[in-house]
Amino acid sequence: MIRTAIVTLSDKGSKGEREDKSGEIIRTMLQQINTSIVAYEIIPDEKDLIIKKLREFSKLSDLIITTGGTGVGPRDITPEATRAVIEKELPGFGEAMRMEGMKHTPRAMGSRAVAGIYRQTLIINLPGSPKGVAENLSVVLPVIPHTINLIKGTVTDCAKDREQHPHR
Ligand SMILES: Nc1ncnc2c1ncn2[C@@H]1O[C@H](COP(=O)(O)OP(=O)(O)OP(=O)(O)O)[C@@H](O)[C@H]1O
Ligand SMILES: Nc1nc2c(c(=O)[nH]1)N[C@H]1C(S)=C(S)[C@@H](COP(=O)(O)O)O[C@H]1N2
Repeated sequence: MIRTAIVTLSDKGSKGEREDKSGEIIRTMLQQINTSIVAYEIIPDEKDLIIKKLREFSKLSDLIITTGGTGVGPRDITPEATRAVIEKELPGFGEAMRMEGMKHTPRAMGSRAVAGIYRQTLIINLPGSPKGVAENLSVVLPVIPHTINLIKGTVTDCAKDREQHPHR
Protein backbone atom coordinates (compact mmCIF):
# COMPACT_ATOMS: atom_id res chain seq x y z
CA MET A 1 0.00 0.00 0.00
CA ILE A 2 1.47 3.35 -1.09
CA ARG A 3 0.83 5.96 1.61
CA THR A 4 -0.04 9.09 -0.32
CA ALA A 5 -0.41 12.78 0.54
CA ILE A 6 -2.14 15.27 -1.75
CA VAL A 7 -1.26 18.96 -1.56
CA THR A 8 -3.33 21.43 -3.57
CA LEU A 9 -1.63 24.78 -4.14
CA SER A 10 -4.29 27.35 -4.72
CA ASP A 11 -4.77 30.84 -3.32
CA LYS A 12 -8.47 30.68 -4.16
CA GLY A 13 -8.95 27.13 -2.90
CA SER A 14 -7.23 27.83 0.41
CA LYS A 15 -9.69 30.69 1.01
CA GLY A 16 -12.62 28.42 0.21
CA GLU A 17 -13.37 30.35 -3.00
CA ARG A 18 -13.06 27.35 -5.33
CA GLU A 19 -13.95 23.70 -5.08
CA ASP A 20 -10.81 21.56 -5.34
CA LYS A 21 -11.72 19.49 -8.37
CA SER A 22 -8.05 18.78 -9.08
CA GLY A 23 -7.43 17.16 -5.69
CA GLU A 24 -10.54 15.05 -6.24
CA ILE A 25 -9.29 13.83 -9.63
CA ILE A 26 -5.96 12.80 -8.10
CA ARG A 27 -7.81 10.88 -5.40
CA THR A 28 -9.96 9.07 -7.99
CA MET A 29 -7.10 8.25 -10.37
CA LEU A 30 -4.92 6.90 -7.57
CA GLN A 31 -7.48 4.13 -7.06
CA GLN A 32 -5.92 2.52 -10.15
CA ILE A 33 -2.82 1.72 -8.07
CA ASN A 34 -2.55 0.39 -4.54
CA THR A 35 -2.65 3.64 -2.51
CA SER A 36 -4.16 4.98 0.68
CA ILE A 37 -4.60 8.73 1.20
CA VAL A 38 -2.95 9.62 4.51
CA ALA A 39 -2.99 13.43 4.22
CA TYR A 40 -4.66 16.11 2.17
CA GLU A 41 -4.43 19.88 2.40
CA ILE A 42 -5.18 22.97 0.33
CA ILE A 43 -2.59 25.68 0.93
CA PRO A 44 -1.84 29.07 -0.67
CA ASP A 45 1.07 29.58 -3.08
CA GLU A 46 3.61 30.50 -0.35
CA LYS A 47 7.09 29.02 -0.80
CA ASP A 48 7.97 28.59 2.89
CA LEU A 49 4.62 27.00 3.66
CA ILE A 50 4.95 24.56 0.73
CA ILE A 51 8.46 23.57 1.87
CA LYS A 52 7.22 23.02 5.44
CA LYS A 53 4.26 20.94 4.27
CA LEU A 54 6.35 18.75 1.94
CA ARG A 55 8.81 17.99 4.77
CA GLU A 56 5.99 17.31 7.24
CA PHE A 57 4.05 15.02 4.86
CA SER A 58 7.22 13.15 3.81
CA LYS A 59 7.39 11.75 7.37
CA LEU A 60 4.08 9.92 6.89
CA SER A 61 3.94 9.16 3.17
CA ASP A 62 5.72 7.30 0.38
CA LEU A 63 4.28 9.60 -2.27
CA ILE A 64 3.34 13.29 -2.29
CA ILE A 65 1.40 14.66 -5.24
CA THR A 66 1.01 18.42 -5.57
CA THR A 67 -1.31 20.24 -7.93
CA GLY A 68 -1.05 23.88 -9.00
CA GLY A 69 1.50 26.66 -9.00
CA THR A 70 3.72 25.18 -11.71
CA GLY A 71 3.13 27.84 -14.35
CA VAL A 72 4.55 31.29 -15.01
CA GLY A 73 2.10 33.37 -13.00
CA PRO A 74 3.60 35.82 -10.51
CA ARG A 75 2.66 33.61 -7.55
CA ASP A 76 3.52 30.23 -9.11
CA ILE A 77 6.31 28.84 -6.90
CA THR A 78 5.68 25.09 -6.50
CA PRO A 79 8.73 23.91 -8.54
CA GLU A 80 11.11 26.16 -6.57
CA ALA A 81 9.69 24.95 -3.25
CA THR A 82 9.92 21.32 -4.40
CA ARG A 83 13.54 21.76 -5.54
CA ALA A 84 14.38 23.22 -2.12
CA VAL A 85 13.19 19.97 -0.51
CA ILE A 86 14.20 17.12 -2.84
CA GLU A 87 17.63 15.49 -2.66
CA LYS A 88 17.46 13.81 -6.07
CA GLU A 89 15.59 15.14 -9.08
CA LEU A 90 13.78 12.86 -11.55
CA PRO A 91 13.79 15.01 -14.70
CA GLY A 92 12.28 12.20 -16.81
CA PHE A 93 8.93 12.61 -15.07
CA GLY A 94 8.60 16.28 -16.08
CA GLU A 95 9.95 15.56 -19.55
CA ALA A 96 7.44 12.75 -20.10
CA MET A 97 4.51 14.80 -18.79
CA ARG A 98 5.32 17.77 -21.01
CA MET A 99 6.00 15.61 -24.07
CA GLU A 100 2.67 13.78 -23.71
CA GLY A 101 0.84 16.97 -22.69
CA MET A 102 1.84 18.76 -25.87
CA LYS A 103 -0.16 16.17 -27.83
CA HIS A 104 -3.23 17.71 -26.13
CA THR A 105 -2.26 21.40 -25.89
CA PRO A 106 0.84 23.49 -26.65
CA ARG A 107 0.20 25.14 -23.27
CA ALA A 108 1.62 22.00 -21.66
CA MET A 109 5.10 23.45 -22.23
CA GLY A 110 4.17 26.22 -19.77
CA SER A 111 4.19 23.85 -16.80
CA ARG A 112 7.51 23.80 -14.93
CA ALA A 113 6.48 20.73 -12.89
CA VAL A 114 9.34 18.79 -11.26
CA ALA A 115 9.59 15.43 -9.52
CA GLY A 116 12.15 14.10 -7.12
CA ILE A 117 13.00 12.18 -3.99
CA TYR A 118 13.29 13.44 -0.43
CA ARG A 119 14.49 10.76 1.98
CA GLN A 120 12.17 7.85 1.05
CA THR A 121 9.34 9.89 -0.44
CA LEU A 122 8.60 10.46 -4.11
CA ILE A 123 7.31 14.00 -4.75
CA ILE A 124 5.54 14.82 -8.03
CA ASN A 125 4.21 18.23 -9.15
CA LEU A 126 1.14 18.39 -11.40
CA PRO A 127 -0.39 21.51 -12.98
CA GLY A 128 -3.47 23.11 -11.41
CA SER A 129 -6.24 22.65 -13.93
CA PRO A 130 -8.35 19.49 -13.65
CA LYS A 131 -7.57 18.60 -17.27
CA GLY A 132 -3.86 19.18 -16.69
CA VAL A 133 -3.99 16.93 -13.62
CA ALA A 134 -5.73 14.08 -15.44
CA GLU A 135 -3.45 14.24 -18.48
CA ASN A 136 -0.22 14.54 -16.51
CA LEU A 137 -1.02 11.97 -13.85
CA SER A 138 -2.00 9.37 -16.46
CA VAL A 139 1.56 9.61 -17.84
CA VAL A 140 3.38 8.95 -14.56
CA LEU A 141 0.84 6.74 -12.79
CA PRO A 142 2.06 3.42 -14.28
CA VAL A 143 5.67 3.96 -13.10
CA ILE A 144 4.87 5.16 -9.56
CA PRO A 145 4.79 1.70 -7.86
CA HIS A 146 8.08 0.57 -9.44
CA THR A 147 9.78 3.89 -8.61
CA ILE A 148 8.69 3.63 -4.97
CA ASN A 149 9.92 0.04 -4.78
CA LEU A 150 13.31 1.21 -6.03
CA ILE A 151 13.43 4.12 -3.58
CA LYS A 152 12.63 1.79 -0.69
CA GLY A 153 15.05 -0.87 -1.91
CA THR A 154 12.37 -3.57 -2.23
CA VAL A 155 13.30 -4.00 -5.90
CA THR A 156 17.03 -4.21 -6.57
CA ASP A 157 17.08 -6.01 -9.91
CA CYS A 158 15.36 -3.74 -12.43
CA ALA A 159 15.90 -6.15 -15.34
CA LYS A 160 14.30 -9.11 -13.59
CA ASP A 161 11.41 -6.94 -12.40
CA ARG A 162 10.84 -5.78 -15.99
CA GLU A 163 10.61 -9.41 -17.16
CA GLN A 164 7.94 -10.03 -14.52
CA HIS A 165 6.05 -6.75 -15.19
CA PRO A 166 6.75 -5.80 -18.83
CA HIS A 167 4.29 -2.88 -18.93
CA ARG A 168 5.40 -0.80 -15.97
N1 LIG B 1 -7.57 22.96 -7.43
C1 LIG B 1 -8.28 23.33 -8.50
N2 LIG B 1 -9.54 22.85 -8.68
C2 LIG B 1 -10.23 23.20 -9.77
N3 LIG B 1 -9.78 24.01 -10.75
C3 LIG B 1 -8.54 24.50 -10.61
C4 LIG B 1 -7.72 24.19 -9.48
N4 LIG B 1 -6.54 24.81 -9.62
C5 LIG B 1 -6.61 25.48 -10.78
N5 LIG B 1 -7.81 25.30 -11.38
C6 LIG B 1 -8.23 25.85 -12.69
O1 LIG B 1 -7.09 26.00 -13.51
C7 LIG B 1 -6.90 27.37 -13.87
C8 LIG B 1 -5.41 27.69 -13.89
O2 LIG B 1 -4.82 27.41 -12.61
P1 LIG B 1 -3.99 28.50 -11.80
O3 LIG B 1 -3.38 27.82 -10.61
O4 LIG B 1 -3.07 29.23 -12.71
O5 LIG B 1 -5.19 29.46 -11.39
P2 LIG B 1 -5.31 30.62 -10.36
O6 LIG B 1 -6.68 31.18 -10.55
O7 LIG B 1 -4.13 31.53 -10.43
O8 LIG B 1 -5.26 29.79 -9.01
P3 LIG B 1 -5.19 30.31 -7.51
O9 LIG B 1 -5.50 31.76 -7.47
O10 LIG B 1 -6.22 29.50 -6.81
O11 LIG B 1 -3.81 29.97 -7.00
C9 LIG B 1 -7.74 28.14 -12.84
O12 LIG B 1 -8.16 29.38 -13.29
C10 LIG B 1 -8.89 27.18 -12.59
O13 LIG B 1 -9.86 27.31 -13.59
N1 LIG C 1 -1.27 17.90 -20.18
C1 LIG C 1 -1.57 19.17 -19.86
N2 LIG C 1 -0.61 19.92 -19.32
C2 LIG C 1 -0.88 21.21 -18.99
C3 LIG C 1 -2.18 21.77 -19.18
C4 LIG C 1 -3.17 20.92 -19.76
O1 LIG C 1 -4.36 21.29 -19.94
N3 LIG C 1 -2.84 19.62 -20.07
N4 LIG C 1 -2.40 23.06 -18.81
C5 LIG C 1 -1.25 23.96 -18.93
C6 LIG C 1 -1.47 25.31 -18.44
S1 LIG C 1 -2.75 26.18 -19.18
C7 LIG C 1 -0.66 25.92 -17.50
S2 LIG C 1 -0.84 27.56 -17.12
C8 LIG C 1 0.44 25.14 -16.87
C9 LIG C 1 0.68 25.49 -15.41
O2 LIG C 1 -0.46 25.30 -14.62
P1 LIG C 1 -0.47 25.69 -13.07
O3 LIG C 1 0.19 27.04 -12.93
O4 LIG C 1 -1.92 25.73 -12.71
O5 LIG C 1 0.28 24.63 -12.32
O6 LIG C 1 0.22 23.76 -17.00
C10 LIG C 1 0.04 23.39 -18.34
N5 LIG C 1 0.10 21.96 -18.47
